[in-house]
Amino acid sequence: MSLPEKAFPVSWDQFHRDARALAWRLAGVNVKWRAIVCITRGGLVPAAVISRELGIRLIETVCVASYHDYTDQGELRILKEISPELLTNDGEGVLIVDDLTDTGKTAAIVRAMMPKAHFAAIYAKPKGRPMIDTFVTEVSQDTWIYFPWDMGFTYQKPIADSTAG
Ligand SMILES: O=P(O)(O)OC[C@H]1O[C@H](OP(=O)(O)OP(=O)(O)O)[C@H](O)[C@@H]1O
Ligand code: HPA
Ligand SMILES: [Mg+2]
Repeated sequence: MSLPEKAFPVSWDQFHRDARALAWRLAGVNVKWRAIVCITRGGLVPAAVISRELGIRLIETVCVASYHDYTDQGELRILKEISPELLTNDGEGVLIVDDLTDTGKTAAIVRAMMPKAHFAAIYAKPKGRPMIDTFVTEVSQDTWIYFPWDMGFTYQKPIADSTAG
């Protein structure tokens, strides 16, 4: 996969606001959450905010690796499974949290482990959107989301320079 055309940079401040907005939406879902399962590593950050806002203290991880080389998605590998007690009743009452869904492949694998769990992500691209129950912002498929934990300050070319010619 080549680098997506558009960039969607997210600051810590914006990420915190969007994670809170997701928590507000989840607060309106009529489920008594028994645990959060966050998809590492990206899901760890929104899970911290959502667990605080919704008072959920049981936090589990499912460790998935796929994008090995920046934007190139390789084969998905499960590095750590979900504890068996959360898999009971097909994961009913469990809240799965990730930072985003892109192709939906990560979400599909984790959903298959807990078909009745509720899946929440902050950002969604069109291909992954059908896999998600609740999200905050949709961006186009040709957009790359830059998260604050991956970023440093660099010079930005003016838009006119990159579109000239
Ligand atoms: O919908 P998909 O195309 O499957 O992509 C979405 C997944 O990709 C990223 O994780 P990544 O595997 O890069 O690992 P990370 O969370 O450790 O950064 C992101 O955090 C999602 O979990
Ligand atoms: N941004 C960061 N990580 C990602 C993305 C993205 O747009 N898609 C899949 N992993
Ligand atoms: Mg991830």
